[in-house]
Parts: sequence; C-alpha cells; structure tokens
Amino acid sequence: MLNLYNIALNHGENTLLEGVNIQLDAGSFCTIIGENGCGKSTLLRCIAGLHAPLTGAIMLNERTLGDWQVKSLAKVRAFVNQHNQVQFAFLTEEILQLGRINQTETLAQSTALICQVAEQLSIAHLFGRDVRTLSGGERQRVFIAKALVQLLPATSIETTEGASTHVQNKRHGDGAKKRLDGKLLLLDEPTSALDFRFQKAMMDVIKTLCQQGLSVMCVSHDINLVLPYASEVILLANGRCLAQGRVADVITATNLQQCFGVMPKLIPQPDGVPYITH
Ligand SMILES: Nc1ncnc2c1ncn2[C@@H]1O[C@H](COP(=O)(O)OP(=O)(O)OP(=O)(O)O)[C@@H](O)[C@H]1O
Repeated sequence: MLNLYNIALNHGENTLLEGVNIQLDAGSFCTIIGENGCGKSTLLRCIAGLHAPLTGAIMLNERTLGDWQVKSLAKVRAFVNQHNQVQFAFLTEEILQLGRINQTETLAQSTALICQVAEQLSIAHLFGRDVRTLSGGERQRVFIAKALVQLLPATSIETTEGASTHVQNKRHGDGAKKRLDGKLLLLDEPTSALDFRFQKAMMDVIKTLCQQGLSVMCVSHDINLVLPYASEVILLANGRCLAQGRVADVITATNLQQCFGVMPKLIPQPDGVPYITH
C-alpha cells in the first residue's frame, strides 16, 4: 500500500536521506529504529508530505503522493508528530473534531466516533480541558486519538472482549479487516510520554487496528516495547536503510552494533523477539 523508491533529501550540504526504498503492505506494523539524528523523523515527514524529497517517488495505494487530492489523502493518511505543540485554546474534543474536518457526515456521527475513540484511549475525562493545560502523556494520547479519528470510518463502534478492546464495524462485523486496508498511520515516538500502563494499552490498540488492515510506520527509541508488535523493522543509519525486513532477520547484535555503535546484549525470549539491553 506504501512504496518509497530511491528517496533522497538534502539540507544544504547535509544529506538527510539517501537511497531509501520501502514497501509496506496492508496491515503491516513497521518500526523505524536508529540513532539520534539519523533521519527517522525526516523520513516520516516525507511520507506525511511535509518534506519534498529531492529524488525518488512516494506512492500510496499505487498513486504518487502529489497526485492525491488533499481531502482524499487526509482520509487515508494520518501523522502524529513527535512534538504536539498547540498555540491556541483548543478543547480536547475540538482537537478530535479537527480529525473529521474532511468528512461529509452529521455532527452526531462524528461526535459518536470521537466519543468511542476517546473512551478507548482513556481521554474522555479530558473533554472540556484546554489542551495546553494537559500533561505530556495526556496530550500525546489526545493527538494519537485525533489521528485515529481521522482514519476510522464513522460507523466504527467500540467493543470489549476480555481484557482487550477493539474497534469494530457495527454493520459489517467480521468484515472489519477490509475497512482499514489502504489507510496509513505515521507515528513519531508515540509512547515517549506515556506511562507503563498506557504504553502497552496504546500498542495493543494499534495492533488491533493493524489486524483490521491499518498500516503503521512507527519511529521509536523504545525498542523493547515496539519490537514484539512489529511485523517488520527498518534500521536507519545516516539517512540510509542499514537493514530492513522481518524482526528475526534485522535485529541482530551485529546490525544493532553497526547502527548504534555499541554492542548490545540480546536476551532470547519465549516469543522469539529478543530483549535488548546494554
Ligand atoms: N530544518 C532542518 N535544518 C537543518 N537540519 C535539519 C533540519 N531538520 C532536520 N535536520 C537534521 O537532519 C538530521 C535528521 O533529523 P531527524 O529529526 O530526522 O532525526 P531523527 O532520526 O528523528 O532523530 P531523533 O532520534 O533525535 O529524534 C539531524 O541531523 C537534524 O539535525
């Protein structure tokens, strides 16, 4: 659903990205890992349309980004920035409503979806609050919720099954997976401000949406948190893909040493994804 061909980007004499090729399928959770300043956010921002690459092409659902109409693109691609600064006195629910700005639906429909997503991400109690007064973690959850509100169909409802919750289509039931095919969520360090409980809760919500066809690209420094959820990994170094593919193939001591310049210890785990420590 997402293809990057030979992406390069410079800033002055500095090469920020070079020769980046990526293919992402529907339902994939791709995590991007690499040292500070290697170009992870720059890469996400290119896909988000905030930087124009010097060379190469980015195609979403087999259409070049530049060929998309802005409103259509906003319904299938959402970006959560690393820093969510707000200049004006928006209420939490107003931020979420911005996620539905391109939809042709009634206020009741958008409000219903917003309430469901807010409930799922445990931010409903923040309605009525100026987002500038929220804590870092509360604000991070609000902006991830806004991105989900932007991508989800208005008919989504929230259900609870045992300990886990998921968003499911009221009318189509088990046809849920089809509904999010072709939709892309770009996350730049989405759990950096979240506490122990919400880190896992957030990852579980996103995993469930991936099972419904959502594709996710997620930059994170919290390797041990994200790797168990990742269907694929990109190791970025100096703006180039050092390695990319399945976790088992990419997450090796040698690759990580090459990426970060320190030799890690990989402790085997029952799920096959090693715990990485110094
Ligand atoms: N507007 C800019 N002007 C000059 N240099 C920039 C600009 N934006 C980014 N850079 C540089 O590009 C490089 C890549 O930045 P980027 O934010 O993509 O890194 P990152 O891998 O996301 O890092 P981190 O892990 O610290 O968030 C860095 O060296 C950064 O200083």
